[in-house]
Amino acid sequence: MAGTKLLLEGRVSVKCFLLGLSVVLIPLIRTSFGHLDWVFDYLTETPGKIAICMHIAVVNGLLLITYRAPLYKIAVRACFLGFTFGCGLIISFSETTWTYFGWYMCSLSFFHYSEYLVTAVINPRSLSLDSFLLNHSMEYTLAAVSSWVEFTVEKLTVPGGLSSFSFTPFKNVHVQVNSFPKPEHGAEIQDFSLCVSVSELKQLHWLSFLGLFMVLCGEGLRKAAMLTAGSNFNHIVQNEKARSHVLVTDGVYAYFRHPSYVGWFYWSIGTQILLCNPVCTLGYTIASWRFFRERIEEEEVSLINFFAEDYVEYKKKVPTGLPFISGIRVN
Ligand SMILES: C[S@@+](CC[C@H](N)C(=O)[O-])C[C@H]1O[C@@H](n2cnc3c(N)ncnc32)[C@H](O)[C@@H]1O
Repeated sequence: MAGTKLLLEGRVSVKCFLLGLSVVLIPLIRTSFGHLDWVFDYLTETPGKIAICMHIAVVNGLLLITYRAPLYKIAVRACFLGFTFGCGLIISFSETTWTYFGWYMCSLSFFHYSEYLVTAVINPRSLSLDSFLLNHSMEYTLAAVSSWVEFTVEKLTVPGGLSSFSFTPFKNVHVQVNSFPKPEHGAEIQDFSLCVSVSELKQLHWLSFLGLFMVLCGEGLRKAAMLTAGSNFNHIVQNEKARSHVLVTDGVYAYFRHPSYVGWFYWSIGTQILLCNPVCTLGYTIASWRFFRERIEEEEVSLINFFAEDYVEYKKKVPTGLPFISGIRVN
């Protein structure tokens, strides 16, 4: 039964994710006809918008014809995530200052889709629409929307951010300032010797690369944890022990007691660093740290009930993996 679920629902989700992802073919086809370059304009200009709308209509029509509920509900979500991933790719490879938002769209859609797919592989019995984690919680949705708002507002209203600063003891220094609005040529900085280089707040490349690195490592660690724990992994923390539930202490669980939470923690902060969102970076760090501290304590109460001395011994040897979180106290 569980194997059938993987075969059917997992396969439907893969097909539909790829169907949504096929949006990347439109600019490729147009480019090969010499009409349009692989550029962001593609999404903003009228022919591009029409092509996207037609793609959405055709793909949705196909899904409606092919699937009935409950498979349709899986299909439409997987397709939406594939479509978002595809649009993220188009933006990422375009000549635009929205490149990092494209990276973010790819990170977010890949995370949610792969949660479903990996659950289908490791624990098909627990597979449901919730495995996409799209409706995780009100707070989660609010956090995502806040980051889009912060990115857009700062992008449109705060074009300048301090990127480097140096001090020199000479007077009447002419400096090259890379700022907004850009000065003509070598702006003169009055009578004192302050040399400032300013660049766009949302174009701090090294910071976005750092964010992307965190996203990739966090995603990798989380999926490694899910694959290691196998059927013992469940998106819903279990309060009753299943007969098949065993304590996992190998692989990434030999380094961290809660590797999937460690991965998710750094992934979520990484998404905000990638977007150069200062407010959300701080907000996400505090909110997710508090969330995981509580969650780990609750989970460890159940794990001690399930595995008694074995878990207590494991807990003594292996840290949680999250900074300043030690888990439930055991006397
Ligand atoms: C969302 S998973 C998170 C697992 C783990 N906290 C992590 O971060 O990788 C939650 C489920 O995993 C189970 N679980 C957590 N640690 C486990 C371990 N070391 N061995 C087996 N099951 C574990 C819990 O009982 C719970 O039902």
